[in-house]
Parts: sequence; structure tokens; C-alpha cells
Amino acid sequence: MTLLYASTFADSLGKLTHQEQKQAKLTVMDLALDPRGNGLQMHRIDKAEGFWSVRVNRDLRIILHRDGDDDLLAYVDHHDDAYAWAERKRLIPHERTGAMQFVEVPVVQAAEGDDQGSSSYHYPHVDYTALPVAASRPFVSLTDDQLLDVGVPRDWLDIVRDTEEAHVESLFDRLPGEAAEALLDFATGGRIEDHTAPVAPAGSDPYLHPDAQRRFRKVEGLEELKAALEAPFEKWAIFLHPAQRSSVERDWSGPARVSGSAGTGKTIVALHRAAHLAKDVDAKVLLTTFSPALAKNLESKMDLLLEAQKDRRSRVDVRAIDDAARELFEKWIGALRLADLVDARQAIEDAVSRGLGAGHSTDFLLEEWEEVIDAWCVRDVGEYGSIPRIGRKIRLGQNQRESAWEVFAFVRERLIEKGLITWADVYKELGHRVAAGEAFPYSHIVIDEAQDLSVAQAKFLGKLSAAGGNSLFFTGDLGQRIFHLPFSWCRLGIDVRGRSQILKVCYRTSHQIRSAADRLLSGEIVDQDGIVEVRRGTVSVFDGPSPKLELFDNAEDEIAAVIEWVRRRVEEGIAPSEIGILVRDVDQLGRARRATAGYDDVSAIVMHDAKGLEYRAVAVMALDEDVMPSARRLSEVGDVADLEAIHETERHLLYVAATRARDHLHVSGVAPGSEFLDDIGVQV
Ligand SMILES: Nc1ncnc2c1ncn2[C@@H]1O[C@H](COP(=O)(O)OP(=O)(O)OP(=O)(O)O)[C@@H](O)[C@H]1O
Repeated sequence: MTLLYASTFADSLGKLTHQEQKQAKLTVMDLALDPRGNGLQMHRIDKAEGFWSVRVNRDLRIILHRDGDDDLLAYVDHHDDAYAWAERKRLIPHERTGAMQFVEVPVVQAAEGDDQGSSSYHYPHVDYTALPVAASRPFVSLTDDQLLDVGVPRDWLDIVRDTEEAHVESLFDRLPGEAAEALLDFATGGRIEDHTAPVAPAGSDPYLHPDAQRRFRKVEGLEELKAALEAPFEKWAIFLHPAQRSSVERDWSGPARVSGSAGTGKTIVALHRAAHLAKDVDAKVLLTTFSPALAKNLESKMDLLLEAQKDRRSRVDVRAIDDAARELFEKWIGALRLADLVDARQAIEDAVSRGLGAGHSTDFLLEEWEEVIDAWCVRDVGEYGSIPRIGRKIRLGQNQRESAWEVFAFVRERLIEKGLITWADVYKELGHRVAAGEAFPYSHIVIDEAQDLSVAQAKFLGKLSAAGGNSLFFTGDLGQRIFHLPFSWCRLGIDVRGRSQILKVCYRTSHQIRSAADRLLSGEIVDQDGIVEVRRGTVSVFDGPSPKLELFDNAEDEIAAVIEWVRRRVEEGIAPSEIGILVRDVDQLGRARRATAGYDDVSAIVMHDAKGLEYRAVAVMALDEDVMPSARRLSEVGDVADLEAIHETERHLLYVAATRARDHLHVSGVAPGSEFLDDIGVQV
């Protein structure tokens, strides 16, 4: 007997009260222990082939689909709703792709007086012959073959073609995910051919088709079943999109990178990849990212994902990359005394006061130190001339370089005198140790938010990439790079060319918010190694209200409006903890805090701290003219630095902020507002 678990079961379980969930889970466990259900009350449902109802209590029923040795947990609900759900479904492999699907029996609105309409919804009935132009039916031109290729069930071919633009959303809810995503992309300008589903070989198990695996999962053992039942809201832990699964399970021939717009599940892929690698009992996996806060987030998700597999969990360490480096340094080399930017600034100011570095401002020298000299561990002026100054495009002449170098040489000596070492030096030392054959504790490293790796971190990882195979796996989005200037990974030994994949289904953010935010970035971003990340063709799996932009005469009026917006969201039933107010800088935090409408649980945070977070409703406020791009950042750049790079990272930052929102996005500032407001696709 094989027990299978459907995403529809997870969804319906998540909608029950806590008490009802407890009862339903007990019944599921009874069923798993007694698959024939001898001790349970089970009935075949007459009007639904293959479906059975299993009694949980007087009112609740689990819907099970039984086919030979396969028992599928399909749905759970109150008696009548559970039966109605089953009566509208058929479970069959798709005739072309071979993927197992729940096919909803289409219901056309009954004529008046006709008594067929027992279901709780009606597919809108439209007299299509009366419609003036084909354009009002976005799919009218698609052939049977085109629709079947993307997984549309045969029963739905005509309905899809006949659907009017105004009704496409209700259509998507009723089709299998792969078909809905293909049609949504097509309706918004994409190509249907890009979504052709793989065809399963004849005779193969329809549950093992990649598209079936996003909705059905064979449960291997009671522990796994318990874990799935414990987290019905965490569907990501069980059901992966085929594109996610293929990058997770693939045997890569070298460093690989998965990218995709915000909310496409890159972090979920990183988690599953680490868990996948840890299946090998000899593996030791480091799952890492650039900040401790993000690492904490990864750690709690990893605990949840491998809750039922303690052994596997013990083979995954989750740490911020600097914390992992510190551990290694202390183990291999000794106590770590770090220099920070304040030490560097003091040394630079000291050097300048001694007359070194003529012709350069302190701000320029500090940035040059941080982004070029220290980042690349430049040791002499000759090497300085050979370092790519991407993002700092103005060329320095030989004399300028030599005069700047006087300062950097001074800084290095000063740090050595004080017994301090920079992070870049830490990674360099670790790299030397690895090259010299020191036993590295990890067989695999999985890096999330890889777009924000520093040069030194990437260089160190480059040394590890010599191990080849599956040793390095990256997830990230170039459009969200907010901390560092761009650089070539290849040059540092990380060559992901030919091993990069792009995720195109956004799970976090509504279609309306994602498409508005996407307008901040270009449709294609090319990295320094020529790898193109295409954002076009990304689809969100749900719709929501359009985001709103408001500009005010003064900050007080804006605060009042955001307070009102927060109140309305709470009235609509959104918990205050699911609302975030995001601002560019600490300088605007006071405005954000006042706008929380007195709810302690509404988060008021700066955009940089929002990375990795998500809320149902987000207000991005205080987007005044001099706030974004940050006037302070612009004024601090040295006179020869390139402003373009700053504009780019500021744009990325606004993109990160806007894409933390799931359902509601409100964007505001004091008029005339940030120049980026012209680009974000939000209606005033
Ligand atoms: N296969 C899936 N099924 C259900 N939900 C998913 C799936 N994959 C991701 N999600 C959900 O989508 C949301 C975004 O996922 P995740 O944080 O991994 O995206 P991301 O691409 O890393 O985003 P960002 O670039 O903004 O960091 C999360 O709520 C996650 O649980």
C-alpha cells in the first residue's frame, strides 16, 4: 500500500480550526497504521469515481482517493463541502504529458429553472458569439495541441479558448498549476511554447512526472507523514515546482547557480538542495548566506524541513558565511582581531593629515580601500593597476594611482601595528590553508543570496570550487544586489557558465505587485561573466489589489495616510505582525514608527534589514526626493567615483523593499518624491 499526500489536502487542512486539525491528523495517522481502514468508518462516494470519505468526527470528513494500492489523501472539510469537492473532481493522468492531475469537472452555469447547479461556483456563462473582437478572449487563437502541450485537460480546451479577458483569473484557479502558469504568461505577453511540459515515457508512474510532484508526494514512512501534517502551511517543505526540483536533485558537474526574481523560491531551493546533499551519510553540508539574520531564518526552516530526519539534519550546518569563516580561522590560525571601517577611516585620515594621497578626498580613498584595495587584497601598486574597478569606471592615471597607493600602504602598516586583520585578509588566509591541503570540514557548500557575496568571500569559495562536482551551489538574484559592486565570478575561480537555471514562478508576491516592482529593473540583467538573467516570463501564482502610490505635501500628512492604510488592513483581518513599514534609512525610521498606528507588532524597519523577510502588507514610505537614491550616499562618494553604480544598488534596494509584499503594497513620499517613483509601475 502506498500513501500519497496532495497539496489540496495540505491547503484544506490549513483552513480548519486548531482543534479540527488535531482530530483530522489523528485520523490520518490511524489510516496510515491501518491502511485498509478496518477500524475507521469509510464510504465510497457514489458520484465521484475512486473517492472515499473517511469519518473524522460527526462533521468532518477526509476525502481519500483509492486506486489499487495507492491511497491519496486528497482533501478534508466539513461533510457537505468535502463531498461537493470530491464530486467535482476526477484524478487522471494527463493524456499528453502523463502527469497525474486533479481535473475539475467544468460546470457551465445552468439555464434558469434548470436544477443542475449543485456546486458552489459557476463558470461564467457568456454568449461568445456576441463578442465583437477576438482580443477580448486572450486564448482564442491557441490550438488543441498547444493547450495539451502545457497540461490543459481536454475537458477544458474549449472553455479556455472561450474565456473572456475579465474571467481569466477564475480560470487559473481551476486548472492544474502548470497549465495556469503557461496561460498566465501567454496572457501577459509570453510564449506558450516556453511552457511545453515534459512528456512521461509510456508506462511510467504518473505521480513521478515533474508536474505531478508539485501536487502529490509519496509519503515514505510515518515520520515523514507526521512532519507533513505538522506544517500544513509550509507547502514549500513538501511540494516543489518542477524547475525547483530539477535544480535541487541534479548532479551538477561543477559550481551551479539558480536565479530568479524575488519570491520565486530560491531560498527554498537552497534549503532543499542542502537537505538533498545531506542524504549521503558521508556528506557534511554548509548552508550559508551573508547575514546572521538571514542565516537564522534558514536555520529555522532547515529544522522544519528535516524535522523527521534527525540524522540528515545533523549533517547540515547553517551559519552566516562570516561566522563559518571565523570558526575556521580560530580553529586553524588562532584568535581573530578584526579591523572595521572605522579603523580604516582613522588610518586614512591620519595618512592624509601627513600629506599623503594628494589630490584624493578621504571619502574617495575610503571607498577605494573598501571596494578595491582591501576587497581584492591588493598588496602593491603594480597589482593595483591590474584590478578591475567595475562600478568605479573613471580610470586612474599612473600618478593618481601612485599617490593613492601611499595612503593604502600606510593603512596596511597601521592595521598590522595594531594587530588587526580585515575580513578580506581572513578569507585570503583561509584560502591559503585550503590550497595547502588543510582538511576542510565541508564536502558541500550551499550559498543563498549569493548576489551579495563580497569579492573576498567569492575568491575563497573559488578555491573550493577546484573540488568540482556538487561542491558549490549558489542561489541569488542579480537584481537584488545591494551591498557590493559587481565583479566577475569566473575570474575568481567560480565558473557557473552552462550550469545556471532561472526560476520563473513567483510564490510570494501578487501578480500586480511583482509586475510593478519588476519595472524598476531591466528585463535582462547580464553579469560580469556574460550570464544573462531574464526576468521576463515570470508569473505569480495569485492575484491581488493593485499597488498604490501617494505623494504628500509634507511628512505629517504622509504619516496620517499610512496610519489610515494600516488601520484598514487590520480591519480587513490582516494581523499587525503581517504588516511591514519600510524606509530607506534610520533617519526615516521615526516616521515609520509613528505610522504603525500604535500596533506594537507592525514592523518598522530599514530596507536593508528587510532582505529575506515577507509580509502580507507593506508600506514603503518616506520616499522623498533626497532619500532615495540616498543623498548621503551620493554626497559621500569621492569626486571621481561613478554614481551609476550607486543608482543601481539603490534601485535594487527599492525592488527588494517592494517585493517583500504579498498582497498589499502602498508606496509614498513627500512630493516631488524619489526619482525612482517614475519607474515603479504603481498607479497614483
Ligand atoms: N514550491 C513552493 N510551494 C509553495 N510555496 C513556495 C514554494 N517555493 C517557495 N514558496 C514560498 O514563496 C515565498 C518566497 O520563497 P523564497 O523566500 O524562497 O523566495 P526567494 O526567491 O528566495 O525570494 P527573495 O529573492 O525575495 O529572497 C515563501 O513564502 C516560500 O515559502
